[in-house]
Amino acid sequence: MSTTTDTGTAEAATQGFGGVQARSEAKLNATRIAIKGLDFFYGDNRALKSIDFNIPDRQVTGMIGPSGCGKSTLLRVLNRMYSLYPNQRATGEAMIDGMNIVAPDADLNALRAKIGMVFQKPTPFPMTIFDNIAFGIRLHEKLSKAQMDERVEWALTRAAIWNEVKDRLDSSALGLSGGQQQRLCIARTIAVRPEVILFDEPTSALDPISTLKIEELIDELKRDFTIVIVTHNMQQAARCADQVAFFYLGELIEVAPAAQMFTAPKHPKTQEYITGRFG
Ligand SMILES: Nc1ncnc2c1ncn2[C@@H]1O[C@H](COP(=O)(O)OP(=O)(O)OP(=O)(O)O)[C@@H](O)[C@H]1O
Repeated sequence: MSTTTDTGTAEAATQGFGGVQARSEAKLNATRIAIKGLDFFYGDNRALKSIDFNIPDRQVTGMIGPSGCGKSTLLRVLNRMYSLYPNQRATGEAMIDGMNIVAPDADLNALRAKIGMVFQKPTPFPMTIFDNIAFGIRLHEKLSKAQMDERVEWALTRAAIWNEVKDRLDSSALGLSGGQQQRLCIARTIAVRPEVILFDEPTSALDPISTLKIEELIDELKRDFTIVIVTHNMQQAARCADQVAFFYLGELIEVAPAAQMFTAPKHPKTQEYITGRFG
């Protein structure tokens, strides 16, 4: 069902602007989430201003920009986390499967099953490895024991951690290393089979080897899931993303296929940010 909107050669690396190596994949798939005229308010503070862009299906969209520009806020909008806070509100559109995510009557249970989130700090529940994965599944589905065993194994395998934990499923998840905990959290997220996974700086608390594993995993997961990742690391955005969106002071300054963003950014602010001249 994927269609392409642009042309380009696949998967080769390009020496880009400011020395950043970007993948030269320039083909963007059909739109999965269409964001239009989206504003977000913390009380009177307008943290997102008239955001318009499309998130392509089963590709990685990287969101970059200096601290406070609104990247995490946009993730919180996309899974309606802000609904827990009375003073926070969004207006405009973020359409997925004909549903406006920010509409007051959006079905939040359906939405959260559709859109999963992985946080900066790994946050395993204080329970066994098995139950960490089974917990969310039990909220959404009634599975037999055999089906549950199969689903847990599937999720842990997809998150590239099955081999490391298959002999200790009944041990506490808190005994895992930080990198393993993050992959467990990814397994927990994909276990309920969402369509979209939001990653908020998923490797900033991890060592370089664990970081690489997560990046490889993201590359693998995009075959089946639409991915949005917030990162402060330009190299990571270049390595992982097919499309990159640059935010500044609550505005979307530029959005483009990664190769274009890192080789020929159009806006001077994007150029300054990518070359490390601010932020
Ligand atoms: N709970 C809150 N209440 C009020 N204002 C907030 C709140 N959270 C964030 N903001 C403001 O919203 C704006 C966007 O913040 P956000 O956390 O989305 O930025 P960010 O780009 O993710 O930053 P960072 O890279 O530092 O995580 C900032 O001006 C911030 O001060």
